[in-house]
Order: sequence, then C-alpha cells, then structure tokens
Amino acid sequence: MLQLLVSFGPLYTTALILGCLMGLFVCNRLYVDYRIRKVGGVRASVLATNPFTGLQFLMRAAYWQTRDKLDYYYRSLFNWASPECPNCVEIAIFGRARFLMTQEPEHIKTILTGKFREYGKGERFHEIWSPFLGDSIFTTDGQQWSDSRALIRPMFVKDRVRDLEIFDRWTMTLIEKLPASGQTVDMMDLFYRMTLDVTTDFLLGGSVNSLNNPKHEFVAAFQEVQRIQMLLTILAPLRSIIPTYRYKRGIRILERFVSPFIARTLSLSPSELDKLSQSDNKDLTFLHQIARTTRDPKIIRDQLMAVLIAGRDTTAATLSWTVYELARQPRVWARLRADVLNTVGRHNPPTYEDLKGLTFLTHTLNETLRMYPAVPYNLRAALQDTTLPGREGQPDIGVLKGDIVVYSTLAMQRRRDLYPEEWATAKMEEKGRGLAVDEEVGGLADPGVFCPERWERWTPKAWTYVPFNGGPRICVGQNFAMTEMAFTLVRLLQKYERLEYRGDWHGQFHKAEIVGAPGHGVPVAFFEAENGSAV
Ligand code: HEM
Repeated sequence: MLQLLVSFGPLYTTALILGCLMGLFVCNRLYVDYRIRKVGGVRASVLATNPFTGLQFLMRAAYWQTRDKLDYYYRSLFNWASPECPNCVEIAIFGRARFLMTQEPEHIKTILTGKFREYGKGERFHEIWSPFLGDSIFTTDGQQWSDSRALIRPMFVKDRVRDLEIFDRWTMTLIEKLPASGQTVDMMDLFYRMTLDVTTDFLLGGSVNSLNNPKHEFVAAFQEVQRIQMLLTILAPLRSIIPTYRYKRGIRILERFVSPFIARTLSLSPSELDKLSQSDNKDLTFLHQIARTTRDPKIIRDQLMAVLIAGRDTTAATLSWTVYELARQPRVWARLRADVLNTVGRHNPPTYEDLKGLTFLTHTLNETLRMYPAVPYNLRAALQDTTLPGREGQPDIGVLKGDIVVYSTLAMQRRRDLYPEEWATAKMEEKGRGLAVDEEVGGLADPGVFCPERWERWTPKAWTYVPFNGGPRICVGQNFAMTEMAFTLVRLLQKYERLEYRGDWHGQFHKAEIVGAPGHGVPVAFFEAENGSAV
C-alpha cells in the first residue's frame, strides 16, 4: 500500500489523503444529520462542525480561561446564534461527539429532571475526574450514583445540620484572626481557610486547622488539584498534552491527610460504629456514617474527596461575594445588623431557628447566589440519542449519545430577558452595575445590580434560578451550606457596625475555576461599634 502511494508522488498522495479526509467528514456529517432527524430534532445554532473551525473555539476557551474571562467568552458564543435558537450553540471538533452550550432554563430543566435518565456525567467525565474523585457521588451515574447518594444523605438531614457547634468553633476562630478595627484583611483567604476547617472537621472529626496553620500542605495541594482538574475538563479532547505531575502529587498529599482518619475509623468494630450513630451523639462524623455501610477504604476515600470539593470552595466563594457586595452597600449591612441584634442579640450564638427566621439574611444569600452562582458552569453527557426542547414554535434540538451539553447557571441567571421588563429598564442609564445603588427603592433594581430587597417582591420563574441545581441530583448539602453561611455572617454582623472595601472596585473580576470566586480576593476593613454600643 505504502509502495503504491509512493509511486503516485507527493502531490497525488496529499490530494488522496485530503480527499479521504473530506469524504470521511462528509459521511460523518450526513450520518449525524440522519441520526438527529431520527430523534425528531434539528441542530442547535451551529458554530463549528470540524477540527479546522472547531479547534479555534477550544483554543479561545483556554485563552479566555487563562485571562479569567470565561464568562465573557461563554456569553459571546450566543452572539453567533440564529434567531430560531438563540440560547444554544453547537461546536463539534473530532468525530461525532459534539458540544452543545446552553443558557436556556428549559434545557437545564430537561437535563436535570424531565430526561434525567437520558443525561448524566458520562464515561468521559468519569475518566477525567476519577484520579481525584474516583467512583464517588460526583463522577457516577445510575445505580452507582444512587447508592452513593443513599450513603451520603443521612448526614445532611435536618437533625444533623441543626447541630451548630462546628460552625461556632470555626467562625469564632476566624473572628479571632481579624485585625483591629479599620485594618485591612483579605476575607476571601479567611473564608477559604474557615470552610476547609469546617468541612474537614465535619467529615473526619479532625480539621486541617488552616486558620491557625495557613501553610499546611493540604491547602496548596487542594487548590492546585482543582486548578488542573478544571483545565483537564475544559480541554478534554487535548487533555493528553496537559502535564499532570503536580496534579498527581497534589492528590497524594490529600490522600496522605485523609488516610489515617480512614484507618482509625475502620479499626472500630461495626457495633462500636453503631453505638456512635445513636441520635444526638456529637462525636459521630461523616466518616463514621459511611463506614457503617462500607468497609472499603477506596470507596470511603472517594466519597470524602467528593464532599470535600463540593462543600468547601462553594461556601467560601459565596461568603466572599456576599461580603464584597455588602461592603458596597452600607444600607444592606445596617438592615442585616439591626435584624440580627433584634433576633439574636449582641453576643449569643444564633440557634438554627434564629437563622431560619432571619429572612432578609436569606434574601441576601439568595441574591449573591443569583449574581454569582458558585458552580458557574456544569455539564452533562447524553447517555442515549435524545432531544432538548426547541423554542416555542420551533422543532426540538437533536442530541446524540456522547454529546456533551454544557450549561451555565451564571450566564442564564444574568440573562436580562428572563427578568420582568420594567426591572430591566429601571436603571438602564447606569449601564448595568453602577456603584451608586444606595438610592435603590422598593426592590425595583436592575437585574445587574446586587439588591436583596428584590426577593421581597419577586420570585424567580421555575428553573431560571438554580444555584444548587434541581431534580434528583440537587445539592445534597444545600441546607448545610445555607446554615453555615448564615451563621458566619451573623457572627460578623454582631461584632461589626460597618465595613469598608479596600480593593479596586473596577479591577475586581469573576475568576471561574470549578467554583467562581472574586479574582482579587476581598480586601476589607471592619469597624466595631463605638463604646461597644449595639447599633
Ligand atoms: C453555596 C454553597 C453550595 C452550592 C452553590 C452548591 C451547588 C451544588 C451544585 C450546583 C451541585 C450539582 C453538581 C452536579 O450535579 O454536577 C451540587 C452537588 C452536590 N453538593 Fe453542593 N453546593 C454548595 C454547598 C455544598 C456543601 C456545603 C456540601 C456538603 C458539605 C455540598 C455537597 C454536595 C454534594 C455531595 C453534591 C453531589 C450531589 C449529587 O450528585 O447527587 N454542597 N452542589
């Protein structure tokens, strides 16, 4: 064969190879079109269907990600969409697998509930994430996922979350670390350390204690592993060229920390574990709970890592954005503080009931999660040939087995057309997020402005607000997270009368890794009430 090609000469050989590639491409395209028709669908707005046009989108995603502008890039994709399908675009690169990027609530609803069994994490996601999260709740589908969920859920029932001792311990440690009134501190750094300490304490019964020991090797390793994991996910088709030495070394460091806890728990007999699990036993940890169901150290390790990644950065980033926005809006801080002093008082730790009764505080956290959903991008693979709903009056979109649907809650929750008309135009003259929002009245705020009061007048339409996802895979730690964040804010509100931002408002940006956090941290100064007065 090779001899035959050589006898043709280089020109003919090149033409032949190009011809074959072209033939393959045309056949592939026809075959995809055929299967899409077979499921009764059409294509989404097509941006690329081959490596020549498709690779540039991938490279641009990597380019904007390294410049921390992935949100800008993602939203810009829809500028090329057709009017028939304005919120879902298709990019195909190699073979038959396609990427569908969406910011459409009906698509998110379909993936997460209506056709839950037809979409999942998929084999590729499992392969890319398994060195870190193994076969955990985060990386599996079907029965394996359902077993993991059953294993984990009991630790998040209301009666467990009601125990606020861990939150109190670590919030008070955080407050001890704050400098004197008026001095600048990066709250984001402290929140990340605090939530690591809370989560490891809750999971293992022993904390990394990073608030007291910021240079603990676990801290840097956890961050590095997540950074590289995000790159491996975004650049999935090119992942073999990404160096993974630091990734693997980071995972080993994390394992070195959790392994002794696992070994100690497994040295307990089943009856000792059962005794620990008696209700109200404060020594019971997540680890004990899982060890009652499985004694396989690998399964335990995988689930621990999954809950650690799910629970730590999400709450830290949300707290960071909340404090950033509260520093911008003294009126919100003052109202929250008055509520807290009336309900909880100046010194007592809040009870679970106190926290649930602080409605404006809940609205404030909801508002943060509306503007800065902690998981800004997510994906699902089609597990079989299926569809996504088309626009009203338009056919459905065909999705083929192996296609990846990327959905962005960040892009969707910032879509102005999903908000009532009068709100979208109310503050148009400020061109989006102005600094002067104090004169905001009655919750009639532009959707681009942080305004907790809007929640007193407005309920988002179904599936237009899903920071915790929805459907069977809804965040299992939602109540834990809301309680932890509210507790922390109450403790800060009790002590400090006001706060001031000490960073550059205009320089701040949304840094999206697995979780989206303020790119410049949150440098602020807190001020205690003069003479210890309450308000
Ligand atoms: C502001 C805080 C949080 C936000 C915004 C958040 C958001 C989410 C989202 C969007 C998912 C869906 C991921 C997916 O299916 O691809 C998820 C899943 C999950 N979250 Fe959270 N989360 C938060 C805090 C927590 C906390 C504190 C914990 C536990 C300590 C936790 C545990 C989990 C677990 C185990 C899952 C997997 C559920 C499953 O696949 O069945 N999360 N979370």
